[in-house]
Amino acid sequence: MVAKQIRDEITAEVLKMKEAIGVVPGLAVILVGDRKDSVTYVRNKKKACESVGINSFEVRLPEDSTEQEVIKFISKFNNDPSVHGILVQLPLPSHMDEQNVLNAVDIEKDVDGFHPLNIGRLAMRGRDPLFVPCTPKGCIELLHRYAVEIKGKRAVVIGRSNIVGMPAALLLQREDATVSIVHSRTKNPEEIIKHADIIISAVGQPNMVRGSWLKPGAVVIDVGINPVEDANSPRGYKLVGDVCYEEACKVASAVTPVPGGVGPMTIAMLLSNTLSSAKRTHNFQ
Ligand SMILES: Nc1nc2c(c(=O)[nH]1)N[C@@H](CN(C=O)c1ccc(C(=O)N[C@@H](CCC(=O)O)C(=O)O)cc1)CN2
Ligand SMILES: [Mg+2]
Repeated sequence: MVAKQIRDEITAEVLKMKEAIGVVPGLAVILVGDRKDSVTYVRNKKKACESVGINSFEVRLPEDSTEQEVIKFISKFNNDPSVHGILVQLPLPSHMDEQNVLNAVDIEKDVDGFHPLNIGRLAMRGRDPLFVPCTPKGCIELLHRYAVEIKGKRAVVIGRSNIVGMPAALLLQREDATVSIVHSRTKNPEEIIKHADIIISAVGQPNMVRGSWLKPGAVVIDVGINPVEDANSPRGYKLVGDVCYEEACKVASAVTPVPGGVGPMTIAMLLSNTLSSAKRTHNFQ
């Protein structure tokens, strides 16, 4: 599995850095509230850090915290030399302005790549961001690792969120694909999707993309993580993607599974961004 391969590569590089200059990369994670999914993802991130030798620091704050209370911890980590990456687990409680909080993260520690300057640089030709958001970065890495040609291909991104759809479309364009973004206001999205060589779906609608919508041989990356009721599962629900996996597998040349596809890549890219930050901070190659 690609995510495991990447984690193994990171483990070796973390050890090399520690032995060469005595520095261990550090990731600080701030979790506000107790959404079950966010608690799971933060736990996965902590476990992943431990598995590759990256130090992790976690702050859990109550749901009714103020923006200023969160920003106080961000500032603390901004100034902590043992912390090379900072993330605030999203979504934040609805009383907070997410972007206001995210803007407080030092751009050089913004390992989620959500800072406006990182997104702005991603959008600008001739500029490179310090960090690319983890899920879109993981989607492109999967295409690279499986030698999927992007240049000159027609790509469709389903969804236009700040953390997945929009940066994914920018990344595909930077790799010379011709990109369309379909979203909730797009009429007859299947009329656009049927021409796509590459599809990245991040819309949060379980089993929305049907096999009949797909161009034979298309490559489909399913970012959706949608819980649906399932009496046979111990948790009482199972996770499905945005794409009808069984139908898509009959038409597409490749389809990422949910779970076990993009999710682990998101975590692997977070580890990669944290390692890169530590290397940049300490001028270590
Ligand atoms: N600060 C951030 N918040 C959020 C991000 C993000 O990149 N930065 N992305 C998503 C959630 N996410 C990371 O936080 C994430 C989602 C899913 C997984 C994952 O490993 N999924 C597994 C299944 C996990 C399960 O059993 O429930 C899989 O798909 O195989 C990792 C990270 C929103 N918030
Ligand atoms: Mg600085």
